[in-house]
Amino acid sequence: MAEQTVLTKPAIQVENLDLYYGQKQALYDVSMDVEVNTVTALIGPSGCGKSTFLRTLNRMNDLIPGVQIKGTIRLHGESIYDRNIDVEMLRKQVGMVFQAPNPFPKSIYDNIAYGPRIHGIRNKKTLDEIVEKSLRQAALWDEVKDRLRDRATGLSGGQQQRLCIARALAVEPEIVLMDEPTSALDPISTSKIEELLQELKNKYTIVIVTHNMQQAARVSDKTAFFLNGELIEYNDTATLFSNPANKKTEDYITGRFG
Ligand SMILES: Nc1ncnc2c1ncn2[C@@H]1O[C@H](COP(=O)(O)OP(=O)(O)OP(=O)(O)O)[C@@H](O)[C@H]1O
Repeated sequence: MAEQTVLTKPAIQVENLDLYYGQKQALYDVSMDVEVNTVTALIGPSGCGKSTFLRTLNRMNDLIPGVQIKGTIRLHGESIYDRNIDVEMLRKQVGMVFQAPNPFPKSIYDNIAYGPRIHGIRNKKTLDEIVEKSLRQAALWDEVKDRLRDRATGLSGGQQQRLCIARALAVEPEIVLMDEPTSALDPISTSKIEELLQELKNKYTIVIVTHNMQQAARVSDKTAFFLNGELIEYNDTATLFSNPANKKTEDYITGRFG
């Protein structure tokens, strides 16, 4: 019998992406595939375009006046910049967690139920189930299950960030974008989120911007190194850190600049 090969298509395919803020070009001819059920880290010195690139993946840059994009980004083969794309649906499929935890000034429960309610879920039992499941997935349930009606802003910073992850998961995205999600957190909260990523990648595809190379090496399967708006190198994390193909990558990871 012929050996069966499982072909996993990339979750996201980026081809020849250029991005301009007005006259200023911030991304140059970036092409890369993001694979399903992996953690992909975006690294590089400040201002190299990591966050800009991340935001192109769910069209968050649309909110910034004067942004122009050339090239193609496909989600499961479909171009996300096509005219007929429903951007709200895109952002449901491709969720986002930001650098500083930003819970809404509402209860823990209402933070998680917010997205599902917007998408039309009204049934109390269904919402209860979504809230519990999302908080469990974000490894926060045990800490908050007895105070779901308390205000989310009363949680610690690390708990707030896990709440924001739970809020992103509540609308059942496929891909979760994280922009330096631990940079405002203490080491214990950081390691909780790093552990969480290893769980989450079984179900989701994760793209994370990080300033911290050790973090990229610990949490990611693939790493993309950006410099001055160009994607210099993209490879398996272990290979990129142990045997970089490009001299610029080597100089960066060995601390010669950045
Ligand atoms: N809203 C904006 N308007 C104009 N230029 C911008 C805007 N946002 C970012 N830029 C510019 O685009 C370039 C890339 O910025 P970006 O924030 O993507 O880099 P980064 O690698 O994420 O940096 P950091 O690690 O400091 O967050 C920088 O030169 C920045 O000044």
